[in-house]
Amino acid sequence: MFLGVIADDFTGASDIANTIAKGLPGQAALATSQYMGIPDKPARPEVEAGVISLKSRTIPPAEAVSQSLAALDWLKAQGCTQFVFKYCSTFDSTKEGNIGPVAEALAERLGVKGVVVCPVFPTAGRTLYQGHLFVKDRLLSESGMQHHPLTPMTDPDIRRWLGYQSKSPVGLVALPTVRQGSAAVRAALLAAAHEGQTLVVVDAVLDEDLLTIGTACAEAALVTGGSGIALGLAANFVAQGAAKGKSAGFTGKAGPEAILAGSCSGATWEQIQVHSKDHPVLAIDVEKALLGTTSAGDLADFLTANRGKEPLVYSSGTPERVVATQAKYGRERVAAALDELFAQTARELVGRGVKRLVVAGGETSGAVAQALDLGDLLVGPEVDPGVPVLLSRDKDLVIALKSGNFGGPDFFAKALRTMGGA
Ligand SMILES: Nc1ncnc2c1ncn2[C@@H]1O[C@H](COP(=O)(O)OP(=O)(O)O)[C@@H](O)[C@H]1O
Ligand SMILES: O=C(O)[C@@H](O)C(=O)COP(=O)(O)O
Repeated sequence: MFLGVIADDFTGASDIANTIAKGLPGQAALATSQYMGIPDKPARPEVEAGVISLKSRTIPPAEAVSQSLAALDWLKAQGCTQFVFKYCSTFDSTKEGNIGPVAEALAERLGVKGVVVCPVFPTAGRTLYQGHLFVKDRLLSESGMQHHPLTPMTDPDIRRWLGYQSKSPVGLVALPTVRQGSAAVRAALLAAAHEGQTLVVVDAVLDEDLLTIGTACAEAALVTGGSGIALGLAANFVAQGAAKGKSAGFTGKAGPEAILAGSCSGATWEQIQVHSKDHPVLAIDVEKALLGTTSAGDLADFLTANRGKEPLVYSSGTPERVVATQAKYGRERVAAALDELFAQTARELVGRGVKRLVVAGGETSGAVAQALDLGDLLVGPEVDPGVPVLLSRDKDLVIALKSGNFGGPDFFAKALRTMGGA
C-alpha cells in the first residue's frame, strides 16, 4: 500500500475511495480498499490505496486526534508513504475542531509544515477563492449548510474558521499562484512552512487546479482536503513506478433492498420527496424514537413487508423541525438515539437477508457501517458523483453510503439500479 487516507466520516471515505479508484477520464487510478474503522489485520497485498473511515467529525477533538493518529500508525505499518486527511467539501466542523486539531497532530507526527488544506470538489460545486468556500453560486454560509444539525457552517472564510481550530497561524496560497503551476505552488508551500505555518489553505476552482496541486504534492507526506485533493495523487505513484495505474472494481449484485435516510441536508430532503411519489416510504416519528416506542424491529418490518418495491425509512426533518427537536431533547441525545436506531435496523435487515442497502447521511452511514462489521470494501460503479457502490465480501452485501448533499433528485432508485448491476 502506498497511499493512506484517514477520512473523518464514512460517506466522505467512500467519496475519496471513489476518486482514487476511478480518477478523471484518462488519468491514473489506484487499486483501492475502504475500511470501516481501523482494521485489526494487515491489508490484502494487492491494495495500493487504503481509505480508513472514522466517525470522528463531531466527537471531542482529543478523541478525534487519537483515533486519527492510530489510523496513521496502521497505514504506516502497511507501507504508505503519503497520507491524506479527508474531511468534508463543506468543511463541516465547529470553532473547536476537528479539522485543525487532527491536521496539526498528523503534521506534527509526520514532522511536516506547509500542509495543503483544500476542501474543493468542483463536480459537486465546491470551489475556493481567496480562501472563501462556495457551494455552487453561494458562499458556504448561505448554501444551506448554516442549518446543519451538528456542524452549522456560518463562516465561508476557511482561513479564519481554521484559525479558530489551530495552534499555529494558517496560511493562504491564492488562485493566481495555483494558476502559475505546480512549481509555484510547491515554492509557496515551502515559504509558508519556513514562516511556521503548519496548515495552508490553497485555492482551487477547477479539476485542473487540483491536478496542479496534486503534482506539487508529489513529495508531501501529508495533504488534507475533500475528495478532489486526491485527483492528482495517483499519477505521482505511477510516475514513480510504484503503482500500475488501474483499479479492480466489480459490476453489481442482485437481492433484497432497503433504503435508510438520516440526513437532513437539502439534497436528501428532495430525494426523499421524489422517491415517495412512487415508492413505499415511512417517516420515523423522532419523538417516539427518543422515547423508545418506535423500535428497529418496527422499521425492519416495514422494509421487509415492502421488499421489491424499493422501500425507504427516514428520520430527516426540515430545519425548523430539527431545531425544535434539538431544543427539546438536546442535539447529542437526538443524534445518538437516531444513530442507534438506524444501526439496529441495519443489523436486523442484514439478518433478514437484505443484500442491497442504501444509506443517506455521513453520521448515519457511520453508525450503520460500524454496526455491520463489513470488513474491507471494494469500490464499484459510481451512482452519482462522490457516491460509489461498495462491495463487502465478508458480508456478501452491496452498500452505498451517500453524503447528505450528494446525488441527483432520483438518487435512491438509481442507486438500487446501479447496485443491481444496471
Ligand atoms: N428529524 C431530526 N431531528 C434532529 N436531528 C436529526 C433528525 N434526523 C436526523 N437527525 C440527525 O442529524 C444528523 C445528520 O447528519 P448526517 O447523517 O451526517 O447527515 P449529512 O450527511 O446530511 O450531514 C445525524 O446526527 C442525525 O441523527
Ligand atoms: O466531501 C464531501 O462533501 C463528502 O465526502 C462528505 O464528507 C460529506 O459528509 P456528509 O454530508 O456528512 O455525508
